[in-house]
Amino acid sequence: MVPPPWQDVYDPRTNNSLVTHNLLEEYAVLPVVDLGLLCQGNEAEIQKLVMAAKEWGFLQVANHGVSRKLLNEMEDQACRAFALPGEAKMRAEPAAGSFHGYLSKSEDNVSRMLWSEALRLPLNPLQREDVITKLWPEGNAAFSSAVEKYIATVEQILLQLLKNLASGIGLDPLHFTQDVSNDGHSAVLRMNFYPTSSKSSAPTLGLVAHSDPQVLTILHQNGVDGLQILKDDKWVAVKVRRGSFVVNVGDILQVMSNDLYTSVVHRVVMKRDQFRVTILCGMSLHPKAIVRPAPELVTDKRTLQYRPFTPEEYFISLLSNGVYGKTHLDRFKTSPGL
Ligand SMILES: O=C(O)CCC(=O)C(=O)O
Ligand SMILES: [Fe+2]
Repeated sequence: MVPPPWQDVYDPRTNNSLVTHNLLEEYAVLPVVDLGLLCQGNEAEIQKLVMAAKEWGFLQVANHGVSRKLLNEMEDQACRAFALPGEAKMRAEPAAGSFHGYLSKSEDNVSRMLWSEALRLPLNPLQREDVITKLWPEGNAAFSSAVEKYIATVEQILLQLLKNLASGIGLDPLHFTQDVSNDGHSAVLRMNFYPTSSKSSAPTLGLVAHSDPQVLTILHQNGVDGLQILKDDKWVAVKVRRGSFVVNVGDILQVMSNDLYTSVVHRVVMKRDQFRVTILCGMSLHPKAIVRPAPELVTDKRTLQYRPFTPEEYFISLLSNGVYGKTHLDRFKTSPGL
């Protein structure tokens, strides 16, 4: 893997108020789910998945069958994209109202995305090629084909998990996947790059606390930890087994499960002595689908938590209100503010 050559150009900006939390927290090991066992319909493994999505909102997926070669190739391609000259990356900045493109850590994002930059590529292949040709006007066949192969592979894992997350709580196995669409606003392959700095080895925030707006997301990291989750009101750093994926419940799955599954707030904290690359694939619903809690999950004990809305409405709210913590879900509650 080629580390980008420009790692020292950023200021630590440690005076930002978001960085005043104690960034060094205790470690937790996320529940591990074996994908091979899930595919065989192993009931104990399905229940382990359900427990993880309810109690943690996060889990590790092992025995997933994705080759080390493909993961290395993706890390390498991400590094090459982030190593492009600033002008090339700026050409790919998102158009107004769009989720997709290159996010620099300059401009307004400094206070939000802090020590990182990101590339959000649409899952829709045609839209994705538009972003790629902004980065490389002549195209980049190696990048495009690695990304395409990776998306096709991890989408299958997400679909498998979503089927089990539905059947494991007595829903039709297709309940969470029937409206999945690559045209969703937040249907994304997101590459994150957290550079090193020789200035100081003090920890700093790489990505501000947020929940993911998708249905379910799957994350590969280059063997460098940094992800923290807010568990029982306390930040815990997650240790990830090399080669396992991290999967987390997104806001839309929380709504569809009427709060049975939780979309947990997370952030990235970097020690800045090792650069970190992560690749996230987020599965999303068609912009015009109706998102509502599954009727089977609305009971006397667990009353209806959300009004129906479209992913488009949700996305517009997200764009106009920003991605801080999880406050945007409250806007769709049946009793806002409760
Ligand atoms: O890089 C990570 O560990 C997490 C990235 C993340 O949370 C995101 O891209 O939404
Ligand atoms: Fe996230």
